[in-house]
Amino acid sequence: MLGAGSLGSLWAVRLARVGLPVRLILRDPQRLSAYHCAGGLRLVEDGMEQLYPIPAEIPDAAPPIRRLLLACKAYDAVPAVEHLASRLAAGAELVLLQNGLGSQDAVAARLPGCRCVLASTTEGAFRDGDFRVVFAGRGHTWLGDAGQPPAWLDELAAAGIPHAWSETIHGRLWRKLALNCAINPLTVLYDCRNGGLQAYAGEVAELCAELAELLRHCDQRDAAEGLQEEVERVIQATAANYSSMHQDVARGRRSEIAYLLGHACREAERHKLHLSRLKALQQRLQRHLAERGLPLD
Ligand SMILES: NC(=O)C1=CN([C@@H]2O[C@H](COP(=O)(O)OP(=O)(O)OC[C@H]3O[C@@H](n4cnc5c(N)ncnc54)[C@H](OP(=O)(O)O)[C@@H]3O)[C@@H](O)[C@H]2O)C=CC1
Ligand SMILES: CC(C)(CO)C(=O)C(=O)O
Repeated sequence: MLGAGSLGSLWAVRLARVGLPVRLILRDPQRLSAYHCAGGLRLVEDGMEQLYPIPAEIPDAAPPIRRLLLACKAYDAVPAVEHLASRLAAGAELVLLQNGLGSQDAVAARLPGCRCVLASTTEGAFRDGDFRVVFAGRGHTWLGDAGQPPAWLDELAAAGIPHAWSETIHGRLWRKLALNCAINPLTVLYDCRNGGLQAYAGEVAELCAELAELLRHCDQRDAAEGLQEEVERVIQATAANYSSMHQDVARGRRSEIAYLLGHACREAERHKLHLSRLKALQQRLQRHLAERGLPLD
């Protein structure tokens, strides 16, 4: 498991506690020694905290890797696998847990001899301390690629990780990307919770129309279907929450904009589509990030 952050820890703990041989790969010797001081990963689940002393190592360790869950942010995915490439066995399998699109293709291009299974999840977790993760929202994970479902899906079932194999994983990732593009940037620009966007319903609807047009041009007709209605449902259902991008910006952290709105705008350009509202949104968001000294990609 590369990345002992929110999702990585959530997966690692559930796999380890049913006896599966999980190992964490941490960034560098400093992170490894901080982990050893912490005594392991702490997961807070249903209000109860438990410590899991899962073995950990650094990327430069020796054992070959046959199966890797990549649980870092989209912008860290390529640098992280580059560091590990020499340890990946021929035909190694990777599960890519990144949100958005773009990083998965970049990882697959960097590792032509490996199988890259894509994942999209509705589970939620956050870190409230170093190596301490709160399981904030139950959900479901879809995994898929162009091949047959791997036998190790049974291990996810044994670990109680709700999942399904998806033959349309790109459609799922595109749909999530479109939802995130319609909601997250506006919550940053208007500095509001998701529910605050009810006051900007016209703007949300215009963005949804452009996003649906983009999805249709990207061969994702199903993902375009009923987009606006779902965006409205999510805004209502998560009205009290701050979007993940709002949280990143509020905490002065890098956002995954390049793999969400950035990917949408790049694909629009590739298809020679003129989506003025999406483009204007990207420019407004980039100005907002620049004013705060945050990375634009
Ligand atoms: N959290 C959630 O609820 C959800 C997250 N996602 C997506 O999942 C992905 C992961 O997000 P999340 O778990 O929240 O992110 P976090 O920031 O919590 O965790 C990312 C982890 O990756 C580690 N990391 C980055 N680069 C390296 C490296 N080179 N070597 C070793 N470790 C590395 C970081 O290490 P360090 O601790 O040293 O910084 C960190 O622990 C994102 O794309 C996100 O959008 C999707 C749905 C829900
Ligand atoms: C809740 C939702 C759907 C808002 O876009 C989300 O996924 C996020 O905040 O990243």
